[in-house]
Amino acid sequence: MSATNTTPERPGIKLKLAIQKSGRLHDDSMRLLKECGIDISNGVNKLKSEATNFPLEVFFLRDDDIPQYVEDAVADIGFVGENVVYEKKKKVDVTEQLGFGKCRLSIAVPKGESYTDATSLRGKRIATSYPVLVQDFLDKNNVQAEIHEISGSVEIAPGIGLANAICDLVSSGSTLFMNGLQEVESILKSQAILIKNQDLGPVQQAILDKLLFRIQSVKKAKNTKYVLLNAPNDKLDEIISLLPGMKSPTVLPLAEQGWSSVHSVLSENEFWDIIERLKAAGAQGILVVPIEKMIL
Ligand SMILES: Nc1ncnc2c1ncn2[C@@H]1O[C@H](COP(=O)(O)OP(=O)(O)OP(=O)(O)O)[C@@H](O)[C@H]1O
Ligand SMILES: O=P(O)(O)OC[C@H]1O[C@H](OP(=O)(O)OP(=O)(O)O)[C@H](O)[C@@H]1O
Ligand SMILES: [Mg+2]
Repeated sequence: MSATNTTPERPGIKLKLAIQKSGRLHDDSMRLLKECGIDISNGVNKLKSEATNFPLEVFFLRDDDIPQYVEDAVADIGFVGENVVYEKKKKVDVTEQLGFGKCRLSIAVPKGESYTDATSLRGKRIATSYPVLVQDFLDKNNVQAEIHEISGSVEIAPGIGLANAICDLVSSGSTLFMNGLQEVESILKSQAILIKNQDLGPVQQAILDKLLFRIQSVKKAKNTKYVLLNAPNDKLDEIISLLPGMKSPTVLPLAEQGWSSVHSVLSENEFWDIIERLKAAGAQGILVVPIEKMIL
């Protein structure tokens, strides 16, 4: 066991994390832990594993069960989709959005069928694995419809005469397309989130705080790029004014007289806009490098 495997406060105590055993969230959950510098050996069919270098124990579960396990403190925290958390309505705290597993929960009807708004569903039969969220949506819109709960392959329901409409998760839309359906209304936007038990003990909370610090550093780094460019000295002021940077950009003289190298950090959403303006202002040899971690 490595020296950093437990907390200094209470050697032996570990934070218990529930993640999906297999499916859409499994690989991204494991990747996030790895990016946080946490080593987990996940042997085939192993349902429980301990980190070798962080006080963390990981349980591999069906995603639908994770909110209940966290409410019951069988697990202290879980990585799970918002869609599951809001459907199950368990008493857990939502702590952090994790930035993967992005999808939406949408109503779809057979292609060509008319749909104006929620009232078009009046008296219809809707197949879904999310009866609670669909009922909330119908109630909010004062619409009475029949909900037919099925646990999977929901998109097939209209094609085999089981329902007039469906409500299921969509990301690329290809499953809807292949089943002759059109998306008509999105009722929830979802991504993977970190949930935690509402009565977490102080030692577990301290470990969670360390984990959250790492997750936030990884997330910030994903949304930012490190930019290096060459600038003629007479254009430096204008170029620096375009760069936000963590504090202010780093400026180093180049071997070639009259030129400088400028280093800065740009966020993903303003990136292309700023690069175009940098080029227009005379920047050359622009290099863009991914950032692995960002500690502020
Ligand atoms: N097409 C998608 N794109 C992105 N994220 C998705 C997509 N479909 C589902 N998700 C997210 O991933 C979660 C797990 O989806 P998956 O299809 O693996 O669940 P499942 O079949 O219920 O798995 P389990 O066997 O664990 O019960 C969903 O609850 C949702 O948050
Ligand atoms: O819009 P798309 O990109 O086509 O994704 C949507 C599909 O993804 C999910 O199922 P998944 O493929 O995870 O399989 P599952 O039904 O076995 O859970 C979801 O239930 C949809 O069927
Ligand atoms: Mg499931």
